[in-house]
Amino acid sequence: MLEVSGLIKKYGKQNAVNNISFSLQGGEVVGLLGPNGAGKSTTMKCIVGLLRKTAGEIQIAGHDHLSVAAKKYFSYIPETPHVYDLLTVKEHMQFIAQAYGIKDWKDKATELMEIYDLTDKADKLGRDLSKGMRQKVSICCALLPDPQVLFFDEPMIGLDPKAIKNTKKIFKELKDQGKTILVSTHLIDSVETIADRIMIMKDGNIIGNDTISNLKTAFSSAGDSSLEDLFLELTKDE
Ligand SMILES: Nc1ncnc2c1ncn2[C@@H]1O[C@H](COP(=O)(O)OP(=O)(O)OP(=O)(O)O)[C@@H](O)[C@H]1O
Repeated sequence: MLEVSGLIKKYGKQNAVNNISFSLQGGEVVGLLGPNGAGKSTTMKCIVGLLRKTAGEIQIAGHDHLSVAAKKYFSYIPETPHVYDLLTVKEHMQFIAQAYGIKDWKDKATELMEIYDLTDKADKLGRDLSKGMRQKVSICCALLPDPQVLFFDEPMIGLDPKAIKNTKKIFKELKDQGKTILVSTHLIDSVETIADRIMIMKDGNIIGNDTISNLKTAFSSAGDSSLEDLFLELTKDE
């Protein structure tokens, strides 16, 4: 469903992403972990076409990632939510529905707004929303078109505990529906139970890419270490 080969992204002379290749099969949930500055957001932004890649090829469902055909397959939840100042929460949902040509979107929009406690904010303008509310609107807009592939960049940042719980529940539901998900996060426990695979980035490179149990077998000296211990071990500076 996603094929990334030889992806390089330079900012000036600095390589933020260093010739990485990986793929996601349909229905796979992959957690993207890495310390600050590892290159996770840059990788995601290159995949969704928000940043111009320096080199490499990216295909989504067999289409070049920049094509309209590819864009029909995925939603992206950015690290920093962008909402329109002069659209209300409800109008954001309407806008997405019209942009994606979704019929019968109102019930789903109502359900999503209820899950994320936005029902009483439905008529609030984007500019008057708190950071957490913006993040919730961003998640609702991403889920409304029912995409096959979801790219979540730090989706829990700024959410309250109830919204974090709901997002974890939604991850589980999306996985059960067979969606393909790449989720970058520092909250390791939020992906530990649902991820089929973990990719660990450091300094623009992928330094681990396997199931949690295989990573533990390959890299852990103590057999009963947690994913968090493993992450800290793998990403520590020499
Ligand atoms: N717009 C930019 N201009 C120059 N350098 C950048 C820019 N954005 C990111 N970088 C650099 O690219 C590298 C990767 O950054 P990136 O934001 O992808 O990391 P990250 O893994 O998402 O980090 P975090 O966990 O802190 O969000 C870092 O060294 C960062 O300083």
